[in-house]
Amino acid sequence: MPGMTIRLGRNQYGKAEVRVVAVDRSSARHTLVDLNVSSSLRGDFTAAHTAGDNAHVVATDTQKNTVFAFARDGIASPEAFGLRLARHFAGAHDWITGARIGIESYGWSRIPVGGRPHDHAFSRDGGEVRTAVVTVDGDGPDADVHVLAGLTGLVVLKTTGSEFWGFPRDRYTTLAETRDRILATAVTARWRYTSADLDWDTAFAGARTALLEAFAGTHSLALQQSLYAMGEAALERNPDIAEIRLSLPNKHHFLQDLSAFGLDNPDIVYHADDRPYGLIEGTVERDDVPPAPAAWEGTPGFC
Ligand SMILES: O=c1[nH]c(=O)c2[nH]c(=O)[nH]c2[nH]1
Repeated sequence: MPGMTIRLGRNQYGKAEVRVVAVDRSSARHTLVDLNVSSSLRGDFTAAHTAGDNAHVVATDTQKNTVFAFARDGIASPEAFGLRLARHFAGAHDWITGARIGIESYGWSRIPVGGRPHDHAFSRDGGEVRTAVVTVDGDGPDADVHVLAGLTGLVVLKTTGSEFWGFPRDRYTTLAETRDRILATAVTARWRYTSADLDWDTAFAGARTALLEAFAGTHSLALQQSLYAMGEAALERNPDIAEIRLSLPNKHHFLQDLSAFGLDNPDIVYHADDRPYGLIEGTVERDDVPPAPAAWEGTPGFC
């Protein structure tokens, strides 16, 4: 159309979903802040859009680095952390008129072990789902009845008490051995009862507590070892459980290298990576109970 001009309208840009975890290890009672931080800068970025001129573009990578660098000083609250970041970006250059920092903060509670909140083992608040799969084949007293109980989305984390070393190395191995790392997983578990007449809530609570206490209490040399300890604890605690199947994604937390910014990082600031992840799966079973394939038919299992 004659006289028409096309122009850039409202715009903003930034780094979305920076998963920063900050651990305070200044006492044996560790604390943990777990954030998902998204930054957006507003201002005059017209030349970048219309001419490919990046002179005004504070790289989103720089924004991400700033999040990790600021976390080095500790994170008192999402609001205070957001204000510090937003003020920093908004004042960084005269062409930046404002900054929006969106933060999701994930709550963690200490895992109670023997009724006492653990010093360095946590479970994430919310998101957990209890599951049950019941199968009845036939009718009347001769019916074949199976009850599977379970849970999914039980996210747990230890800030210490986890090592991983002694694995074979070949030309493709770059992973450093570690004697102290964060160990985190989202537990999916299903277990099979040998009885169809139980106090279900008590049985469920007992198995869940066993899983949590074993995760917290096991000094882990591998997530595989934690898996076995968790399954073993569930079976030991409840003789009505014949087998338990566990699927444990290894939710990796990588220590963030801050040296490029002149900062050390003595096990404080981590990047929580969502993928790829190790996936550790296994069954822990008793040898005095026959297998029951019918109980698992049609139920997405792990192995
Ligand atoms: O606990 C672990 N088990 C593994 O099999 C494994 N593999 C890996 O790279 N890291 C880890 N951690």
